[in-house]
Amino acid sequence: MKYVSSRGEAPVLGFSDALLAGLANDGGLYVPETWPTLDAETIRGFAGRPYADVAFDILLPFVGEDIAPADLKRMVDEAYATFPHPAVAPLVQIGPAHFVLELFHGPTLAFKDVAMQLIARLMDHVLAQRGRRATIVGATSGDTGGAAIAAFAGSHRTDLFILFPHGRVSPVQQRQMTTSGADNVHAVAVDGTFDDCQALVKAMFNDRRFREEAALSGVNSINWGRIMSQIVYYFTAAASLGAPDRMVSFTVPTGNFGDIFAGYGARRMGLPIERLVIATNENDILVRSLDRGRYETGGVHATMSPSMDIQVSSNFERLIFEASGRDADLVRRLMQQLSQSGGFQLPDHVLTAIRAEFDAGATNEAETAETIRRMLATTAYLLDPHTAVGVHVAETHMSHSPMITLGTAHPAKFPDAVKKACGLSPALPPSHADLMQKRETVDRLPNDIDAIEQYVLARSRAVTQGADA
Ligand SMILES: Cc1ncc(COP(=O)(O)O)c(C=O)c1O
Ligand SMILES: N[C@@H](CCOP(=O)(O)O)C(=O)O
Repeated sequence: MKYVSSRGEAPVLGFSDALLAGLANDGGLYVPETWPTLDAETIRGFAGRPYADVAFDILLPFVGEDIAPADLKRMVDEAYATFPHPAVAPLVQIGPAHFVLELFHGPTLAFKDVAMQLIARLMDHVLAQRGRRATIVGATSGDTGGAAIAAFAGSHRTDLFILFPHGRVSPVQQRQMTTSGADNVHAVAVDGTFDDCQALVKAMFNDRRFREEAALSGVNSINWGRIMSQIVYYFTAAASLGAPDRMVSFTVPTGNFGDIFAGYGARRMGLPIERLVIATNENDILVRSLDRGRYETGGVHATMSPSMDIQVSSNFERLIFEASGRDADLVRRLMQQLSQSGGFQLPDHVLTAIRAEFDAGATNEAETAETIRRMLATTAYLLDPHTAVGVHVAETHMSHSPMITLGTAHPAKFPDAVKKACGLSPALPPSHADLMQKRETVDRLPNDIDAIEQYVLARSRAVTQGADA
């Protein structure tokens, strides 16, 4: 399998190179040259099989010749053995035709663990094959950072730098990032928003000299490895409800558009999905874009679902590339307009193609709180605020098929918001019992690319000992 950049000017890469590259060197995002497809018999056969086995079958075509099947199988088995729930991603029924796909049974209680546990192993494997080190930089609105730190802490081949917006993540999220005690991990509180952190990460990638010197790699969903790993659970969930002989729909709480792009990928691979619904909080840029065709960034609103407080939605670029018939010139033009003027108009044919694939809805804070309260009262099921955004939007997009809302985080990651909504303060699971007592290590830096680059250069072993050491 080869990977091409959405901006068309970066080298076409094999899987291992695309994995280590993170962002393409023309600023674009890698997508597979062609989408592998699965026939109905194969999809039907996923029902009832262990999650790791299905993951292996789905991921094998994406890694191509680069990773030996036996190595992939070992890494997939190890990754999903870190999930204490035997199903890894169980489905829970919350209404007559409404299910929550619980993706939060991993080490940091958020859906990011599903991909991060695997790509940390894949990256270490590829770096070991090449006798190399990498400096990994990531931006987080709360969950990616903790999941990446849990997955990479103690890795001998990587140094990990996570930028998070100071004061804008929940205390549990912050402590998952600041208490690892691992000396290859650096949690950095940036004076800015998540969009600022993400822009800093992209600026580091686009600084060619720095990128080479630091042997830079990324673990945000700009990295194809993240998206491909997230495709798996769309298949396991749908097959368990009767796919491909029965259509299903999905509603996805959305910020950076990675998780729902994985759903789009599953559909391209042959999964019959009736509705694919984008759900946002008050940061509703995606909903407005589908409505009016204009992608226009504005100020970020702080909400009770902070991980989705995002304006610049990275993976929307992958979607524009696909929906435009892979028109890299158009993608380049639109992304330039975005960086120059903060917005762009989607051409009619692209908007029509996107509307044919997606529905979209937004919730306000009162609706999110009401959904948490009502679900607890009527079904005794406690939602986290991000999943509640999804459930609320899903309820207004029910159709003929069963609706699966992605449960993206455990409610105990956001105890204050949940308590305010319904009066109940969810307890952290035993794996997190001492989290709030551990000592924190965190550095605070300004929203300034020079300061961040200097910080990274001074601490990365790929710089001080050489990327090939
Ligand atoms: C809990 C939670 N839900 C939903 C999302 C949105 O996912 P995505 O950014 O892939 O759209 C995120 C992070 O982005 C998250 O942390
Ligand atoms: N919500 C995310 C934001 C980063 O998204 P990613 O999927 O691109 O890593 C977070 O929790 O950090």
